[in-house]
Amino acid sequence: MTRPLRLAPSILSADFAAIGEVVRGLDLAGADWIHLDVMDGHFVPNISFGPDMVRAVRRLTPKPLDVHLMIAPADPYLAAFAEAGADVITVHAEAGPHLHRSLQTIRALGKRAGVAINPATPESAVEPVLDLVDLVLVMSVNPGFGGQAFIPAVCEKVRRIGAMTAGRDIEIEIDGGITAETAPDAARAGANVLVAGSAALRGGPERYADNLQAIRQAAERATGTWA
Ligand SMILES: O=C(CO)[C@@H](O)[C@H](O)COP(=O)(O)O
Ligand SMILES: [Fe+2]
Repeated sequence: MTRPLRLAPSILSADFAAIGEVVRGLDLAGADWIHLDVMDGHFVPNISFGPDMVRAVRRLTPKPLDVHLMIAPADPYLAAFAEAGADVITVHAEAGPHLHRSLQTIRALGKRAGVAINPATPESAVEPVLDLVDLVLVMSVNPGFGGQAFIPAVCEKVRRIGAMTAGRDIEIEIDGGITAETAPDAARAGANVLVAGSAALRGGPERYADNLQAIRQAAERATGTWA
């Protein structure tokens, strides 16, 4: 199944004092989704924000909010993120022993469910839950920080997940180190949702449209879908 290319800029590297300008700017610049990185200082060595930020961003844009939970445990907070306005809620396969239950809960809350895996986690970790997910997120950096270098070896894993999910309605998202230089390999491997943090926000709001266009164009050229 060919799914549309979607750009999901992450607000992680934004100036949170100017979050309105950032989110409205990304929306106008052609973001398909807005990616929100939730970090707890426990599952990952950094703390970002929680449901209140999702609620604030919800008021700023009608675009789908793609909430990437890097928290353990995740289950006690799923309802709060759903109520705050998330559209897609993604939990890490490594974040707890009850992945199946977490995904069931997200679906029961009426949201699209995603499962994420770290660079060192094999694709076999998501295979048992494919019936319960709308999205598989493949980390192309070790989670916790923006601005890290893309790990090219994950492209082979993206390819294998593409084969594993063939014929299913499942988005494949790649997250970490995506730029106009790395997007072609990611898109060729089969990722259709590209998260970009620093490469999207670089230079401030007046650069957002050019930044997103450069990534989109590079990915579409690589997959032969550039009009
Ligand atoms: O989930 C994460 C990091 O853990 C990402 O979403 C980053 O926020 C993407 O930032 P860049 O690597 O594109 O700067
Ligand atoms: Fe992320």
